[in-house]
Amino acid sequence: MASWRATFAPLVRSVTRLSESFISSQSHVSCKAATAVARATSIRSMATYQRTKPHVNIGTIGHVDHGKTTLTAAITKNQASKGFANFVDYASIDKAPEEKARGITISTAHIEYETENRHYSHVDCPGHADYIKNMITGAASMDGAIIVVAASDGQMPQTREHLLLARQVGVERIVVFINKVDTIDDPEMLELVEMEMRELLTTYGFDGDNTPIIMGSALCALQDRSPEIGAERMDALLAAVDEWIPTPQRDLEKPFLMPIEDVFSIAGRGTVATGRVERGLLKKGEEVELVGFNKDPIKTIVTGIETFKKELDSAQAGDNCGILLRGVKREQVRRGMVMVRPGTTRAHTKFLVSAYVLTKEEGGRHTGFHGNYRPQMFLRTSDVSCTLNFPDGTEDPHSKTVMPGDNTEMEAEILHPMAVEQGQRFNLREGGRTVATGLVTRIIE
Ligand SMILES: Nc1nc2c(ncn2[C@@H]2O[C@H](COP(=O)(O)OP(=O)(O)OP(=O)(O)O)[C@@H](O)[C@H]2O)c(=O)[nH]1
Ligand SMILES: [Mg+2]
Repeated sequence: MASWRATFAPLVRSVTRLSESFISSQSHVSCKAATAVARATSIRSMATYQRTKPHVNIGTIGHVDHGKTTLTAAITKNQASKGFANFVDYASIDKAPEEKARGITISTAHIEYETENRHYSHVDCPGHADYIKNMITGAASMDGAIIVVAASDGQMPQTREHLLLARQVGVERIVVFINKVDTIDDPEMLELVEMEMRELLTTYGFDGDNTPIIMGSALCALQDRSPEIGAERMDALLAAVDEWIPTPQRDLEKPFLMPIEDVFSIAGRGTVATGRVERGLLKKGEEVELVGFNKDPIKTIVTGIETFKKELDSAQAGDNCGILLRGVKREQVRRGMVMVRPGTTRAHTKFLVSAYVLTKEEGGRHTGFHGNYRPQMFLRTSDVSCTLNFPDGTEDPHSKTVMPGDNTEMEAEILHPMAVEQGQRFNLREGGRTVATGLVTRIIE
């Protein structure tokens, strides 16, 4: 185990959200001791993150109440017993008052743990249909995912929607955890859930035949009961994740780009933007631009980089980190912007897209749509209003209808200029449902 853990144990006690690491100096950390240490800690005196193991970003997705947060807590408990994590209990993952009151996850939480082989950053996503927006942002930063499905329910609407969205934002490999097996007596029921999950995976372009499916009970693992369906299944799950989800090849050679997920301000120190580095390398002291929402980018300088309360000299593709910026106000920075090496990426408003329109069975629209269609477009961490029209040269554009299940070429115009690139994927949503997924094929303006 790297030495930072020993020196830094009091402060990293509850690891969790990246944002907190920067905010900790403002007393947001619940643990009193940690707060005291944090107050006295400046970025410069922090422990340094040691890149001793390959880093992989994963997370839990799946239908509401199927046990994602319980599983996340159980994994940290299991790994903590081996010295590979700090235990993060359920209440410190779903800790916002509304989350506690409703017993559901609303915002994503970032948690850190290790296995023998790798260092993981884990995003626990909300399952509730109203918070899909947060799920998409969370999934966009994953290299692979664990989909949790309760044996008692089998697959449900957000099991399907999350799988589809995960595939769309670039997740290629999934491990399935069939949870709550403590509530099922009939082994045939479990077989059925497994069989249906394999079919669903195949439908959405995953390798349904070979995807590892682990059955167990997150609650038993968390409560130290029935190790044959509890702790032992956590080991099996992480072994499957280690093996099935490959360590991604990172784009270190390309110019730096990080989509901004969240923004905080720290009195006396400045503004921090958090996210996962999509490509390239960034060193402290370098100049960056914030692109999006404005015609001209905001120029600033990086004065600090941090990951899970440990200081970094540089951030590289794949890292989940917070970046301290000089001289910009919190209000100037927004989720959905991208932070880039100056001059490498520009904001655009108009582009051609190729999109697949979801069917009613996939949770999409029941009816078709015409030109001048106005859904919300989700691009990386941003969501902007957009207008879709048929490109010039379309026959009879006024009466043309796009039906659920169709593939279509359209011209998209977004309300604010955003960093858009050819080949980029996006989702379209409307009235709380995902209606289409697609690809940017050409930039127009
Ligand atoms: N019997 C049983 N109950 C479980 C198990 N795992 C989780 N639960 C219970 O299922 C309920 C929902 O668990 P959560 O972990 O909050 O579910 P979630 O998927 O994170 O829910 P959202 O984040 O709101 O989508 C809680 O009451 C858990 O205690 C299990 O293995 N067995
Ligand atoms: Mg949850």
